[in-house]
Amino acid sequence: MTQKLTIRRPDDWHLHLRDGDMLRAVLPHTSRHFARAIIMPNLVPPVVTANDARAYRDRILAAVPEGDDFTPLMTLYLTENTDPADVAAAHAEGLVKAVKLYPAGATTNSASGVANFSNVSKVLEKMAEIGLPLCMHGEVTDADIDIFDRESVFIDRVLDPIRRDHPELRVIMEHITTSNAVDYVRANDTNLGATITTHHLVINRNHILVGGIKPHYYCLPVAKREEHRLALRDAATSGDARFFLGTDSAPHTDANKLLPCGCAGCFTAPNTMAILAEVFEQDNALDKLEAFTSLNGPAFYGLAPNEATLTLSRNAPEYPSHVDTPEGPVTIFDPAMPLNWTV
Ligand SMILES: NC(=O)N[C@@H](CC(=O)O)C(=O)O
Ligand SMILES: [Zn+2]
Ligand SMILES: [Zn+2]
Repeated sequence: MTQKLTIRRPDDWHLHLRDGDMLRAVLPHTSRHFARAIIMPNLVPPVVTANDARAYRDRILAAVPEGDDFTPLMTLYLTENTDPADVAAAHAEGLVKAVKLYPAGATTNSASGVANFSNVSKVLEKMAEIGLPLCMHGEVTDADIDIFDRESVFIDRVLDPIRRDHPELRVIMEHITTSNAVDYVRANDTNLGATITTHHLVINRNHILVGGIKPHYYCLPVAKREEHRLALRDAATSGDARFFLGTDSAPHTDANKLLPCGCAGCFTAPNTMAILAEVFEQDNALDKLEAFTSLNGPAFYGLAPNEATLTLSRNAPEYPSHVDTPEGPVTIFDPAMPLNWTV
C-alpha cells in the first residue's frame, strides 16, 4: 500500500477569496497547499476593470502569510458594458488570466452579469483573437427551467452557440456537475476544458436533502443525482487533460448559510487535498491525482507546472470544524467519510 505520495504543488483553477477580514482569514488555507489560483471576481461591487483587478490583486498579495509562495491569477467579471480594449490591455500587461461570465442572477453576486449574450460578442471576439480564456458559470436562469436541468440546458442554449460563433475562443466550463457536461467536453477536443470541484466528487443531492436540510452542502450549481457524481469522478480520475481542479471554495459565514434563504457555497480550501487523495485512492487512481491538481490546469492556461512539490502521507488528517473569522465562523466542508491522507 502506498504510504507517501509526492506530487507537483497543486493550483486551484476556481477560488473565491472574498475581501477584507474574510480574505485575510481564508487565504492562508489556500496558500498553505496551492501555489496559484484563479481568483473569482464576484465581489460586491464586482472586479470589472483592469484597475479593479490590479487593486484586488494587491490586497490579496498583502494578505499572503509570510513564507507562503502564492500567486493570484486574476479574472475580470464580464458585464454587458465591458470594454474590449480594457480587457485586451489587462491581458497584455499580464494582469488577468481569464474573463468570467456569470449569467445575470445565476449565483452569488451575479446581478451585474450578462442577460443578453449578444451584447458581449465584441468582447468575446477580442478574447478569441488574443487567446484570453473565458470561464463560465454554466447555468441558465429561466424561471421555467428546473434547477437540476439548468446546466444541461445552458450547454445547448448558450455554450454551444457561443462556441460556434467564436470557434477560436478558449472556454472553461466551471464547476461542472452533470454527465451532460462531461460528455460535451469529451466530444470537443479543441479550446474547451472544465473544472471540477472537490465537493461535487463527494456529494450528490441526497446529501443536501435526506434526513433534514443540510445548508452546508448547498452550493451552485446544486449537486445532482448519483449517476452524475459518478460521471464527474470518472472524468476527474481519468487523467484526461481537459478536466482539472477548481475547488470553488466559497466561504460564507455560518450566519449567512443558516438562514431561511441561505447562501450557496462550500468552503473546501482547508481539506481539499486530503479529500481528493481519498477520492482518487477509492477509485484506484492515485497515480492520476497529480494530473488533475497540478498538470492539466497549467497546460490549459499555457503555464508551466509548479517546480515545488507537495507530499501526502497516509495519516488521518486533523482539521477543525470551522475557521474563525472576524465576521463569524465559516464551516469547513464535511466529506462525510473517513479520510486517510494528510498533507
Ligand atoms: N458556488 C457557489 O455556490 N457559490 C459561489 C459562486 C459560484 O461559484 O457560483 C460564491 O461566490 O459563493
Ligand atoms: Zn459559479
Ligand atoms: Zn465559484
